[in-house]
Amino acid sequence: MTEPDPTLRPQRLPEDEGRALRPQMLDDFVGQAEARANLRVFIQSARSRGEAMDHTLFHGPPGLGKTTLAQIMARELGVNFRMTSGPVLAKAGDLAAILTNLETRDVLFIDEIHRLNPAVEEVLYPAMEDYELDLVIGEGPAARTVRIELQPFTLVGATTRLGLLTTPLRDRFGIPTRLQFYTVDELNSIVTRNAEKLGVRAEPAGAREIARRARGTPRIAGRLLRRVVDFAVVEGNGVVTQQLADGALTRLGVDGMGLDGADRRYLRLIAEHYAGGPVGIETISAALSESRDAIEEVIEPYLLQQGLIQRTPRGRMLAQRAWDHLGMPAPKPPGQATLFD
Ligand SMILES: Nc1ncnc2c1ncn2[C@@H]1O[C@H](COP(=O)(O)OP(=O)(O)OP(=O)(O)O)[C@@H](O)[C@H]1O
Ligand SMILES: [Mg+2]
Repeated sequence: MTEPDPTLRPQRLPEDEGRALRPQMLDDFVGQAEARANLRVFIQSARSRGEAMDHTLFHGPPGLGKTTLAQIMARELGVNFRMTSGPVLAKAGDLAAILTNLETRDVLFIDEIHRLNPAVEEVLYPAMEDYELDLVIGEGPAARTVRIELQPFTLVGATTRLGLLTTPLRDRFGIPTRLQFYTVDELNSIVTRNAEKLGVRAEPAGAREIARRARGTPRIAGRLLRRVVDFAVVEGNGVVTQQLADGALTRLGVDGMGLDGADRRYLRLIAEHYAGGPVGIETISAALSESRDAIEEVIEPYLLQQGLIQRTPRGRMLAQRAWDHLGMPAPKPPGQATLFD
C-alpha cells in the first residue's frame, strides 16, 4: 500500500510558508461570503467606536483560511497582529507575558486553541472577560494574588476541532465563525488569481480543472496549481491547459472528484471489509493506521460534505454516491430482498 502523498493533504507543510499568495485585505478574500459580510460589519463598528473588536473564534477543517482571516482582521482594524498557539503556551506565565505586552486593541491570535493547557486557559478567562490578569506570586502560605490591568485586546482563536474546546472558553467568544468548504467557482477564482500572481498562464478550463479537484480547500488549490505548473513547464509549453491539468492531477493520484489516496482507502475499507458499514471510527482508525484525529479532522469533513458518507450512532456508512464513485454495486440492505431475487 502506498502512503498518501502529504502534499495532497490539507494539513500545513513547510512549503506553504513564506508564499506571498495570502489575501491581505477582506476585499481580496474570496468565498466565505457570510463570514466575510459579518466580519466587515464588526470590524467597521469596532473601528468607528475606537474599541477592541469582540473575541472571534474561527473553526473548520485545515486550509480553509482561518489564519488568513485572523491576519486580515488585524490589518483591517489597523492594529498589531501577535501570533501564538495552544501547544506552545506551556505555562500560565508564557501567556501572561504575551498579554501584558499587547498594545491597545491588538489582535492576539491563538492557533490550535483546543490544545491549551488548562492552567493557561484559566488565565485567559478574566483576560477575555475583563482585560484583567490574576497572577499568583510566591508559593505556599506566602502566596498572594495580584491583579494586573491589561489593554483592551481582541483574541482570535482558531481550531479544527470545535468539539474539543471547553464550554467556558467557547462561551467567551462573542463571534464564533464556522468556515465552510469552498465552491468550485470560488476556488476557480482563487486559482486564477494565484496563477496571475505567480506569472503563470492558465487557460480558464485548466484553472477550472484544478478548482474542481481541490477538495474544497484553497490550500490544496494552491499546491495543485504549483504541481500542475511543474508538469506544464517540463512536459508542455508552460501553459496550464485542461488536458495538462487533468493528466498531471491523475498522475498525482487526485481523482475526478478531487479525492486522494487516503480518501479512497477510507471509502474502500468500508466498502470491501464492512459491506458499507456502519463501522466504528476506532476500527477504521486501526485498519488504516491513521489517527482518529486525522480521520475526523481531515478525511471525514469533506467526504461528509460531498455526501459520500454518513455518520450514524452506530458508526460510519457509505452513501450511494460513494458506491457509484468506487464503481461498485451497493449491497442490498437485509430485509429488503424481494421474492424474485
Ligand atoms: N479565501 C481565500 N482566498 C485565497 N486564498 C486563500 C483563501 N483562504 C485561504 N487561502 C490560502 O490557503 C492557504 C491556507 O490558508 P490558512 O493558512 O489561512 O488556512 P487555515 O484555516 O489557517 O489552516 P490550518 O487549520 O491548517 O491552520 C493559504 O496559503 C492562503 O493563502
Ligand atoms: Mg492556520
